[in-house]
Amino acid sequence: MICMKKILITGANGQLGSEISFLSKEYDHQFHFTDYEELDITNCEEIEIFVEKHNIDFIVNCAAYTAVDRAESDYITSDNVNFLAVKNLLSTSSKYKLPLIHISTDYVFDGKGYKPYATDDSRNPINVYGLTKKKGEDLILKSDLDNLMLIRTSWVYSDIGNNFVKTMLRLGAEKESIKVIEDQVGTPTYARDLAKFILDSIPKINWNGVKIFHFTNEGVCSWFDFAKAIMEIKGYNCKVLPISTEDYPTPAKRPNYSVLDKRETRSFYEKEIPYWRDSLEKCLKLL
Ligand SMILES: NC(=O)C1=CN([C@@H]2O[C@H](COP(=O)(O)OP(=O)(O)OC[C@H]3O[C@@H](n4cnc5c(N)ncnc54)[C@H](OP(=O)(O)O)[C@@H]3O)[C@@H](O)[C@H]2O)C=CC1
Ligand SMILES: Cc1cn([C@H]2C[C@H](O)[C@@H](COP(=O)(O)OP(=O)(O)O[C@H]3O[C@@H](C)C(=O)[C@@H](O)[C@H]3O)O2)c(=O)[nH]c1=O
Repeated sequence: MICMKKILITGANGQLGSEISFLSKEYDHQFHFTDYEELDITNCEEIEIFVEKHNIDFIVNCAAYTAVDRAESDYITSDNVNFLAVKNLLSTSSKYKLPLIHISTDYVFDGKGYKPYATDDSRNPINVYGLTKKKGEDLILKSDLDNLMLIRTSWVYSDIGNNFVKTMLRLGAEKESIKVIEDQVGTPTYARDLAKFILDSIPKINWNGVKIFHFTNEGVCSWFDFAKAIMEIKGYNCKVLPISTEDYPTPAKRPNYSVLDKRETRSFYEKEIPYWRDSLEKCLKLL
């Protein structure tokens, strides 16, 4: 039986929110897409008013502060959106008994691991973005509410918004060569694949407490491999040169290894998760 829900999507103009919006026509729910302008999730009262007005019965939080380097000098905004706003959403979930899907990141791990991070591995963020996302996670993990789903993902891209793929396309069109880090390894995730996983998960959420899932595309690569694949698929002549982390200083540190273990997700999802390069080809057709 299909159970139509009234679903609030926050941060809906971002990469993930836009892909959920794109796919939403295939799903039999009533969606309310909101972003900062319409619903600022750092304001608890605004959330409650919205939920009451639209009789919301499910929340998917796609809003976040995702500017990793900028966060190093803007702790307050990062903390407000990635931590305090999660407190507001949980308080609203608690008051109106609403299931909540919240998204987190591979950057909660320190990257010193050597095998894919399990959902319950210890977290030790090495940058402000990761720290504030961990604080948001902690609220979810310590909550006594039911029907909470925490999804960690990594290296998200889509044809909209700011992301590594679009940066590479811009540089690839401008430059003869670029240098890209090869000693940071993880897995890219096409936002559309993640959006589908989220939409398919909604009817399955009926559990006590919180469950954590890792969702990325399949496979493993370095940023260098990722950049090389982008240039190859687009047929750009720009040469991609491998460099090490120390040769590309950035305000925020990034984990060296952030592959996420998806065993629980594979058995929960029961659908094949696309291989990263196959999804990259699909996305690049739109760019
Ligand atoms: N992008 C990535 O590589 C990864 C993302 N994630 C996580 O996945 C989730 C989705 O990320 P993604 O779609 O890429 O993020 P985006 O940055 O593309 O989108 C986030 C959206 O949230 C909005 N937003 C910011 N502050 C508020 C606020 N106070 N109230 C309401 N909306 C707000 C942003 O608006 P504005 O742009 O105006 O600030 C933006 O539209 C996030 O939780 C992120 O941490 C996890 C791993 C990797
Ligand atoms: C532009 C560029 C980047 N790089 C490196 C820097 C960095 O280590 C890596 C990726 O750079 P970006 O700044 O695009 O990616 P970054 O903002 O670190 O991406 C992260 O975003 C947040 C939101 C997440 O949650 C993470 O999962 C991850 O996707 O590539 C190069 O080596 N050469 C280049 O020319």
